[in-house]
Order: sequence, then C-alpha cells, then structure tokens
Amino acid sequence: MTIIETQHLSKRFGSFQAVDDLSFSIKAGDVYGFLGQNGAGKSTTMRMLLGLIRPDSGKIFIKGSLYTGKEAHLLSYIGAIIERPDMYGYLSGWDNLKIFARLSFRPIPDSRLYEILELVGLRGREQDKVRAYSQGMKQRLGIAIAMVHNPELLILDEPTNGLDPQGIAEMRQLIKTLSADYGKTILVSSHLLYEIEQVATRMIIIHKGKKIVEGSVSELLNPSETLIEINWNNSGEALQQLSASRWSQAIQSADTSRLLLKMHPDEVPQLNRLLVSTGADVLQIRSRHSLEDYFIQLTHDAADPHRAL
Ligand SMILES: Nc1ncnc2c1ncn2[C@@H]1O[C@H](COP(=O)(O)OP(=O)(O)OP(=O)(O)O)[C@@H](O)[C@H]1O
Repeated sequence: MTIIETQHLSKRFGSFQAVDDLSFSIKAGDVYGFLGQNGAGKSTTMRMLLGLIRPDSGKIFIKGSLYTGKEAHLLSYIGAIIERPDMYGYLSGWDNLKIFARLSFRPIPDSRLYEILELVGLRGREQDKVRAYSQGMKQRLGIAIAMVHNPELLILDEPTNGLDPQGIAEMRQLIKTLSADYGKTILVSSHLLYEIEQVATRMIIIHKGKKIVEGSVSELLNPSETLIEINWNNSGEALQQLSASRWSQAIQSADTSRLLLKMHPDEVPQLNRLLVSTGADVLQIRSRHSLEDYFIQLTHDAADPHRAL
C-alpha cells in the first residue's frame, strides 16, 4: 500500500526553483532515503508533505486521498521532525511529551508515553530538564513527540545532523528498530550517501529540486557497480597481462600509477594475485560505489557554478 505519493510537485521561492517536477511514492514498510546536498530541496519537499508550505503545482496523495493542505485528518497518519524539533528547554522531557500528547488528535494514556520513552531510550531521563539533554537525546525526544499519536509514517529531516558518533549510531539503530519492530514507514533525509545506505530500503537522489535516480538501495548499490581504485607501479608488462585477462572489460582507466576497474569487490583478492604475479607493485586498493562517485560528482559540479551538469 502506498502511504505517500507525489505527482509533479514543484515549488519556487521568487525566481528560485527549489523543487522541480518531483514525483515519487513511499510504500508501507519502506525506509525511504531522501538524499541530496544542502539546498537540494529536501526540507522544502517535506514541508509540502506536511502542509507547512503550499506547492505551486503538482499533487500529494496521503494513503490514496488527495491532500491539499486542508485535510487535517490525513496528517494523523504522519509524525515528523523537521530541522530542530521545537521543545521547551526549561521543562522536563516528560512535560514536553505531555504537552504534545494533549495537542494530539486523541487521548493518550501515560502508559503509552512511557512505552515511547522506553523505545527512544529516554526512560529514566524523562524528569531531567530538556536543556540538560545532549543533542542526541533532544533528537530522540523529537522522535518520541512525533510518535505520540502513533503515526504510520515518520518524516525525519536530517536526524543525524549535529550528533556525535555515538548519537549517530543510536539514531541509526532507532530508525531500524522503528521500522523492523514497530512497522513504521520512514522518510529520512540526509546529504550523506553512507547514512542513507545504512538505514534505507529505497532511496531517491534529488539535485536542484529534481529527481536524479530512485530505486531500491540494493539495486542502486549493486556490488558489481563497485569501482576499485588501485595505486600501483607498473612497467607496462602488468597492464598488458591485465588487458589479456578476464578483467579487460572491467578496466575504466589505466596508467603507470593508477588503475580503475568496475567489478564485484569479491574478485579483488584474485585480481591482486594476478597483478602481483606480473611483477607490479600494488601500493593501495580502495573501493567505492559508482553511485557514490556520481553523487560526489554532482556535489562537486554544483560547488563550481562554471561547470555544466
Ligand atoms: N522560505 C524560503 N524562501 C526562500 N528560499 C527558500 C525558502 N525555503 C527554502 N529556500 C531555498 O530553497 C532551497 C532548497 O532548500 P531546502 O531547505 O529544501 O534544501 P535541503 O535539501 O533541505 O537542504 P538543507 O539540508 O540545507 O536544508 C535552498 O536554496 C533554500 O535557500
């Protein structure tokens, strides 16, 4: 079942096109990664899904019903944290949660709030003032607040931004738990491919408001599309032998100091044995996915306005 679908969504701020003809759909059970560099249009899209800003054109469907920004009942399917979650620092985590529970569409028993605190790892810390919370704790309280009305879909805008490594690991784990154990559908944004790669089942890359690619993470990050970069010293003999081997088709570029191949990473040990047997000195072998390369290229091109995309 499709939870959210957008059709040709567009939004302009003055003459600036922030979101451009964006169509995608999020199905129940997806952890849907929204990847794009800063300014790509991720937050703007999320804000439109939540009725916080109006699209200039295009349609949004929530569970099959057209959402124009007025159908408040459709928003009860969604919980969200967009940018920094709003909360009262001088109140405790518990009091914050109670305030949002009261604003909810239905009465929420305290037992449910304790359950949510347990889930986000804040049980026992709920009486502390929020201003004494770490950034990671604040983010997790934000998720607790987004969860009070038991939504089917959670929208999390860059939830790992500003967190330390431990906070990032905890947030990733929480997203996985919410999906696997609580059946939540999740839309999560990031500007880092490896963040999305670790939690998402499907993903979309957007750039300058437009969709670049979309698909299942396992298909998009297919291992046979891995780029293997080898730094080596080779006299010419090794390259000749490599060109005559079964890896000849995999070679993307080669010179006396650097070799780039597109191949499955499982084959690297065999390739390395061949290179060593030809007398080449292998100094370093690194792998990265071609999608990562592509994404870095997009970011790089955008950083340099004189380069055309
Ligand atoms: N209310 C607004 N008025 C004018 N421009 C805006 C407004 N909101 C967003 N923008 C611009 O639209 C572009 C897209 O912003 P958006 O916040 O959607 O990007 P993002 O992909 O979420 O990136 P970030 O991670 O930096 O928030 C940015 O260039 C931003 O400056």
